[in-house]
Amino acid sequence: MVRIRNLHFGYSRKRPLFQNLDLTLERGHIYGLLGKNGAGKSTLLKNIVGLAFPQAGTCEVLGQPAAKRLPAVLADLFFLPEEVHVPTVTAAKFVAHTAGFYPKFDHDALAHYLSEFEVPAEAVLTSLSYGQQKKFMIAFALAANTSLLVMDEPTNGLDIPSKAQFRKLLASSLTDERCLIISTHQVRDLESLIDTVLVVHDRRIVLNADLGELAERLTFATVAEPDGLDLYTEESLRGAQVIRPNRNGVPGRVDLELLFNALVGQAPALTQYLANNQPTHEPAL
Ligand SMILES: Nc1ncnc2c1ncn2[C@@H]1O[C@H](COP(=O)(O)OP(=O)(O)OP(=O)(O)O)[C@@H](O)[C@H]1O
Repeated sequence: MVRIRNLHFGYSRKRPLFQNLDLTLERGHIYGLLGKNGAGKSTLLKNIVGLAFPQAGTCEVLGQPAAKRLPAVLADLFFLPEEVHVPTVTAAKFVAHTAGFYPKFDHDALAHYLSEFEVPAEAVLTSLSYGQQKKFMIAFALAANTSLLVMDEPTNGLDIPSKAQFRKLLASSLTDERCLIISTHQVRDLESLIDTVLVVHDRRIVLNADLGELAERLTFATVAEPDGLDLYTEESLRGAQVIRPNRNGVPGRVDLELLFNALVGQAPALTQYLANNQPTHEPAL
């Protein structure tokens, strides 16, 4: 679905944002893209959807260079940016004018998503609150039914019940044919939703791993005393939060926040452990 090889990109030549970045994304998955502020999450998504062009290397989507923005590819991908801008027309008019660009657009699904999100379908879009506008665009994006759906910070601006609705609708819209990529800072919004976690850091992808496999290989715990064999330790008010090898193989909950802190901080033992025990999707570490 997405195949990036040796990507080099920077807004200025002096400060490269990505160097030798490799990434492969497959159908049938919901990917969560994490990274610190300024790490390049939005820029990576823009390269994928053909809004930013590689300076070297390749970025292919649906078998074509994303930068070519071929009509057949654009009809099968949808990009929802972090800031949505809607025109001063009713939802019905917006759909009448734009749904035609997406051959697999599902009007019944749109009606269902709008009703679940409690967005009034007859309203002029600019008269809606920002959260309602965002929910309208999320509903439209899901209903477009494209093979690739890329969402940049989709839960920003959503209230707490809407975030739960968002997770439910997104999970129900995943099929074996679709690939969903979501970037976020709100790690907890993603925890129960994504199946694969991507971390961009230091100009490359430092993790591309199946959450189920991580749960089988790692244990996340809060303990009174860390032991010397822990892969990562972080002091907290409740005690030491640790990441350990999962010694009994029984999968537990993956603490994405702790894992993220470890990967963007100094956790050579964890990095080494993940690199040596290969079954993650890519040899990214
Ligand atoms: N159009 C642009 N022109 C020049 N620099 C840019 C442009 N867009 C982004 N940048 C810079 O590129 C870097 C990465 O930005 P990007 O928005 O991709 O990061 P991000 O990981 O999505 O950040 P955040 O978590 O804060 O949203 C930042 O240093 C940013 O200032």
